[in-house]
Amino acid sequence: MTAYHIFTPDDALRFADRHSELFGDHSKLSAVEFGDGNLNLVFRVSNDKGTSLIVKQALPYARCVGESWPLSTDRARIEAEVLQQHGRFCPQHTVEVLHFDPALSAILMEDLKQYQILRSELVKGKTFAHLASQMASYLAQTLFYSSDFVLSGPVKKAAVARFINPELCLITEDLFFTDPYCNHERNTIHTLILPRARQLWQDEELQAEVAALKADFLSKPQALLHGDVHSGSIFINADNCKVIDAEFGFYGPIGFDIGSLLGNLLLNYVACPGLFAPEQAEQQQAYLLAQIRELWQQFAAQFSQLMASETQDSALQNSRYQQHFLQQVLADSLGYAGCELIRRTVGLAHVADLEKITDASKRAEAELRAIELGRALIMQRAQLAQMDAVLSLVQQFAL
Ligand SMILES: Nc1ncnc2c1ncn2[C@@H]1O[C@H](COP(=O)(O)OP(=O)(O)O)[C@@H](O)[C@H]1O
Ligand SMILES: CSC[C@H]1O[C@H](OP(=O)(O)O)[C@H](O)[C@@H]1O
Repeated sequence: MTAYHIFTPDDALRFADRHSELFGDHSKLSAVEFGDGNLNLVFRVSNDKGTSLIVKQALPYARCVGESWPLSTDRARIEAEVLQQHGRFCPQHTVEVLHFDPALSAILMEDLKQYQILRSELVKGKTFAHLASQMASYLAQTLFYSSDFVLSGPVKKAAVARFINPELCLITEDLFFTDPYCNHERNTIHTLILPRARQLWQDEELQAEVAALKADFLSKPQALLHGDVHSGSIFINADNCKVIDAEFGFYGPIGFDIGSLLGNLLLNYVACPGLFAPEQAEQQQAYLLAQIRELWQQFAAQFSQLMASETQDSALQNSRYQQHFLQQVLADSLGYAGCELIRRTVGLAHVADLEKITDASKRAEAELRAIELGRALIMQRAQLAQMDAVLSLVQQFAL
């Protein structure tokens, strides 16, 4: 077994060659590191016939900060195992893991070079009609088949233990639920919205609701989450979409994954007037609203159908309980979407949807819309029992 060392492109090349038959003999291989995420190294290894694979290696620290932020390389095991598990439940929308090496914390996976990152496409004004229906399937299948509806008590508890992910969960606990609501040194806040950010630090009513969402994140192991379903973790093309980057995976509240995706679609929604001319902004916002409606409708329909037909536990087969469960998932999802809107505006990790707005005053307007919409979703999540009410609320933040 090779001891852990940080890969050079040549190391990644040898790793890919050793663990895949795909390149064949006498291949002329080349490798390049092209990762743009916050945490890891990502290499593309290619041969001279156009075949390529991806090698992703966890560094012993967070890439975006450096060695001053040490981080366990066990996150690569979590990522590989979540992707493998989700791949069993929903292979069509999960990137395929070909090999995982625990000592090197390195994953060999399929290259999604025929796809583009969803966030970059949305920022360019591209739309995909199948996004909501495919992501609804991904979420319904991965979340249902890892939940108590299917797994027996002992099997579920063993799964929860296997996916304990303390360090990465702590990042989310801090960045989502704590930092934005105090004057934390990790926050990045553009000057024009600093007065509004300061109000968040005094907003006890909001902080109480965020505390409840955080408490659920800490203590509600409903299903094996991806843990970071933002639009930079979704690859998409004209036919399909596939999810990558599951290192934040753990057993948590189902609404967290749905809310992360909703929050990212809404970040693009509030950014539209700053990114595009008025007519295009209006069209893209209409597209996003329709996708959000469809995402929830299709998720709810599929999850309900799975609960009705595949639930193993006889007590959980109760249909009133199942309806109540789904209603709570919607409220949770809206709350977590609100947290995503706020943390991407005043926290450490910002998003291109807002950062690509070149005019500083337009960017500030979009950021303020993100904060107000986020606050409204968090505060009103229990009353917003229907998607129509949610969409009416969102439309108030179009401009
Ligand atoms: N399977 C893949 N196929 C093609 N490109 C990939 C793949 N996985 C990652 N990438 C590229 O690497 C970038 C960073 O990957 P990501 O998993 O998000 O890393 P991090 O964990 O550091 O956030 C992605 O934005 C994408 O450009
Ligand atoms: C220091 S981690 C910040 C932020 O980055 C993660 O996303 P990604 O690795 O996909 O860039 C995650 O959203 C964390 O909250």
